[in-house]
Amino acid sequence: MSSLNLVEQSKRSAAFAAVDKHVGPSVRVLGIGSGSTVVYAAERLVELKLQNKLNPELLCVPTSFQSKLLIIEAGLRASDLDDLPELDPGSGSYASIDVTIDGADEVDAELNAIKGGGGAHLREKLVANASKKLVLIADYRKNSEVLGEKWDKGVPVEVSPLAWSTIKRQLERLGPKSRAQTAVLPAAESVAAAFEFSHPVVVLRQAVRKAGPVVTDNGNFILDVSLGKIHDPLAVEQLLKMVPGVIEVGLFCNMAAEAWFGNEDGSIACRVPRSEMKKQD
Ligand SMILES: O=C[C@H](O)[C@H](O)[C@H](O)COP(=O)(O)O
Repeated sequence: MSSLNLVEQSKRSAAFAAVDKHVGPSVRVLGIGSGSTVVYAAERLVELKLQNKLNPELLCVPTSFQSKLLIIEAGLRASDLDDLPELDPGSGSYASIDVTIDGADEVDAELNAIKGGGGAHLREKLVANASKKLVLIADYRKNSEVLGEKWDKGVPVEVSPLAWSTIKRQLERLGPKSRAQTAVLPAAESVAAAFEFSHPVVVLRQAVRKAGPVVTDNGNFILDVSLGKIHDPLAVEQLLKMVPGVIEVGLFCNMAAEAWFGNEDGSIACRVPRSEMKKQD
């Protein structure tokens, strides 16, 4: 088997296992992530639909143009996020989605994730935030202890095209002495501890079969921000978000409940945040 097949097989196994565990007849509203791994989740949903194992009223919420097409091609019903009511009025939860299944570019021990390799992280985060549960699916290359250990393309940051080069310069200067960091991480030591590099390296993402930058589904640009290893993802997320013109950061902190990985040997691993595991011990 070629290594490409192995990777694809591991994505497929993770996606199938996660869908089987989380998408039963009781699921009324399902968030569908974006990317190549989610394609296998859609494949499994089609099989379950044919076997009458899905809720006949199931609504699917897309996270991108690609994800909406997947839903339509699977013969499922798509709904816009803001058209959905609260799932459980009076419960104290504002969620409108039972569960969302989504891919990831890298996942750490606490299930903090880097997302947005396909530029979809703004809508993905909105959908994840409206979900009772976020379940990640990925191949073994994404399974890390610390973010930045394996994914070396940087944290995707969606920004306003109106000021992208100013935002880029400001992001490049984030570090122990920057103004933006002082409110979030008051001590110079904190920023030094949050990520490995002394200053971020920032690149405007370029399109492949079009001249010029990638333009997101929302009409914005993407800056890929390399920080080395990210030791404090929440602090980095907050730090990046404070820069005016930053629309969303592809760091998903404390959002995922489970992550499913297809391993190289064909097995499947399901992880929960390490701190949750400790509580159960
Ligand atoms: O913007 C894209 C999304 O965040 C994807 O879920 C992420 O990049 C993982 O994609 P893939 O499943 O293709 O590795």
